[in-house]
Amino acid sequence: ALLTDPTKIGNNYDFVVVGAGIGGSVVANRLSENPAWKVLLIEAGINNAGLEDISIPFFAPRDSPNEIWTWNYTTVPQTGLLGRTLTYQRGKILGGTSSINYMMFTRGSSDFWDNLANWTGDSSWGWKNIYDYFIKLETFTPPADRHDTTGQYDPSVHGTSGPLAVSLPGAANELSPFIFQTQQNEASHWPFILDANSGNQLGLGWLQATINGSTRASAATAYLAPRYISRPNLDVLIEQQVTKILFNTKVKGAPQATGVTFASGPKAQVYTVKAKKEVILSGGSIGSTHLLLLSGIGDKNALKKVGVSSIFNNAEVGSNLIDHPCITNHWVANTTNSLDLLRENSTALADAIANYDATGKGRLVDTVSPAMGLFRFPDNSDFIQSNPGVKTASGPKAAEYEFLWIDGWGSFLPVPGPSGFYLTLSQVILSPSSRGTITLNSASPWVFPTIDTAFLTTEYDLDISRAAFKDARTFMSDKAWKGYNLGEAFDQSAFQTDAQIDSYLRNNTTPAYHMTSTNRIQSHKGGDGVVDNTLKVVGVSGLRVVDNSVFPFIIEGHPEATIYALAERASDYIKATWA
Ligand SMILES: Cc1cc2nc3c(=O)[nH]c(=O)nc-3n(C[C@H](O)[C@H](O)[C@H](O)COP(=O)(O)OP(=O)(O)OC[C@H]3O[C@@H](n4cnc5c(N)ncnc54)[C@H](O)[C@@H]3O)c2cc1C
Repeated sequence: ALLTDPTKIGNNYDFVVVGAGIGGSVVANRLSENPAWKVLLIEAGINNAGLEDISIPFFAPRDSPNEIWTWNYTTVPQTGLLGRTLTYQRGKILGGTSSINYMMFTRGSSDFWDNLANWTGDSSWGWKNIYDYFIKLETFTPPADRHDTTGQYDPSVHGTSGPLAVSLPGAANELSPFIFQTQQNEASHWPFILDANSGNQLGLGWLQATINGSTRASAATAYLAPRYISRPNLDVLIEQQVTKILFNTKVKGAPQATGVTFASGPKAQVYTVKAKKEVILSGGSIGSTHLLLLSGIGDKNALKKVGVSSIFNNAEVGSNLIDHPCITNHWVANTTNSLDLLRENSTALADAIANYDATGKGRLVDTVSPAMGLFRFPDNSDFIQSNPGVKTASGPKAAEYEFLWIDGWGSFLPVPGPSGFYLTLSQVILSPSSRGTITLNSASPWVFPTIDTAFLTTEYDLDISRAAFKDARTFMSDKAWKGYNLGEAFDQSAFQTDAQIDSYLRNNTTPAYHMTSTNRIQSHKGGDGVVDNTLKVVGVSGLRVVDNSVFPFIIEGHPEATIYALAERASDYIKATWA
C-alpha cells in the first residue's frame, strides 16, 4: 500500500529499503515478489502520480532545480571552475531522480561491465550475465508517432516483457537530418551505430529513452505501478526521511543493522522501524553516503569532529566521487520553429499542450535530443598524442566523450536563455580522472553534507574537455549545416585560443548529474571499498547499498540503465541469501 501516515505501517518487516529511486524501487518490487517477505520502502519525497511536469517528457528540463520534488544541493566552490558553486540536483519523489531526469537510456559498453567483473572478481557482473538483466527489465515500445523504426535500432538486443518502457524519438525533430547528414559526410570520423545498447556503443545513432508512448517511464511508473504497490506484503511510505541506521553492537562479530529511524522534518516526531533480515540503502550517491556517515560508518576521525560516534571506521565512504563534466554550446539557428518557440511564446506552448492532451503526439512526447554520439579520440589525434598512455575509459569499446543536440537553447546553467532561435550541442566527458568527495558537515540529518565534485581538477580532464569542444565545433561547421547553422552564439566567439577555450570551459562546465562511486565495491585484489561484490556493507552485517554509489568507476554514458540492471542483479543476490 502507499502510505503517508507513519502510524499505519506494520511492525514485522523483513526488509526496510531506504529511498524509492531506481535502486530502491527495483529492489522493493523484486523482494516483494516473494509473498512470505514483508517489505517497507521509505521515501523522503512526494508521490509522482498526476504531476504533468514530471510525466510529459519535453518538460524534463524544467523539473529541476528548486522544485518541491528536488533536493536542491549546492557544491562547495569548485577550484577547477574558478570558484563557482554548482547547484546539484536529485529527485525527491517516487522514482527518485528517474522522475526528473532526461530519460536517456544507455547500457554502457561490454567493456564497462567486463571491467566490473574483473574488479570484483565476480563474473556475474560481466556483460554476458548483465545483458540478461537488461532484457528482463525492458519492454521496447513503439514511438508515439508509430513511424517505421527500421534501421534506427536493433530489435534483437531488446526486451519485450519487462517493467520498464524504452523507446525511440516519437516526433520529427528538425535537427535530425542535419545531424545524420554530417555523420554520413564524415563517417570515418563519426561512424554510425545502429544500436548503442548492443554492447558496442561507439558511434552516432538514434537516442533511446525511457518513454512509454508519450509519457515518462520512471522507476515509479515501472516498478511501483499500482499492480505492484497493491501487493499485501509491500508498504511504500512517502514524505518521511530516514535519519539514521540502527545497529546492535552487542551481537557477536560485526555490528548488525536492525532498522532505521525516520521523521518528516527536523521538528517532527521521530519513528523507529525494525528490519528482521536487512536494511537496504538506495538513497543515491548523496543520500546513501550521507546516511552511512550519519550512522557512524566513515572516517572515524572526521566523524568524531562533528560528534558522530564510529560504528565502523572506513575512510572510503564519501571518497572517489566521480561525475561527468558537461558543456553546452550554442549556435544561432535559421528557423522559427525550434523549442525556443515553446520557451518564449506562451500561446505556442499552450497549443502544444492542447495537442498533446488530445492526441498524445507532437514534440512534447520527446526528451531533449533525437540522437546521441559516443566517441573515442583516434590514436593520431592531438589529444591522445599529448596524453600518451593515459586511458581512463573502461576499454577500447568504451567512449571517451559524448555529443547531444537540442533544437533550441538548452543549458544546465541556472540562467534563462536569450531570446531568438538556437541549436545546442552538449559535450559530456565520459571518463574523467578528477575525484571528489562527500563529507559530513553536521551530525544533524537535516543539514546537507559537503559536496565537492572536483570538476576539471586534473590536466587530463581539461585537455579532453578542450578536445571535445573543438570536435563539436568541427561537427557543427560541416557543410551539412549550411543555411541552417548561422554561426556560434555570442558567448563563444571570443574563445578561439587554447587559453581562451580553457577559460570558457572553467566558466561554463556543469555536472551531467551522474554522480557515482562514493560507496564503491571493493576490488577482489584487496584494498579499500565500502561494499562487497554482493553489495553488503563491509564491517557490519544486515546492511546493503543498492544504487549508483556502488560502481567503482563511472559508466561511459548515462547511468540510469546501469542502475536498473545493478538493482536487478542485487535483488537476486538478496533473494539467494535468504532462500
Ligand atoms: C537533471 C538530470 C538529468 C539526468 N538525465 C539523465 C538521463 O537522461 N539518463 C540517465 O541515465 N541519467 C540521468 N540522470 C541521472 C540519473 O537519473 C541518476 O543517476 C539516477 O536516477 C540515480 O539513481 P539512484 O537509484 O542511485 O538514486 P535516485 O534515483 O536519486 O534515488 C534516490 C532516492 O532516495 C531518496 N532518499 C535519499 N535519501 C533518503 C533518506 N534519507 N530517506 C528517505 N529517502 C531518501 C531520494 O528522495 C530519491 O527518491 C539525470 C539526473 C539529473 C539530475
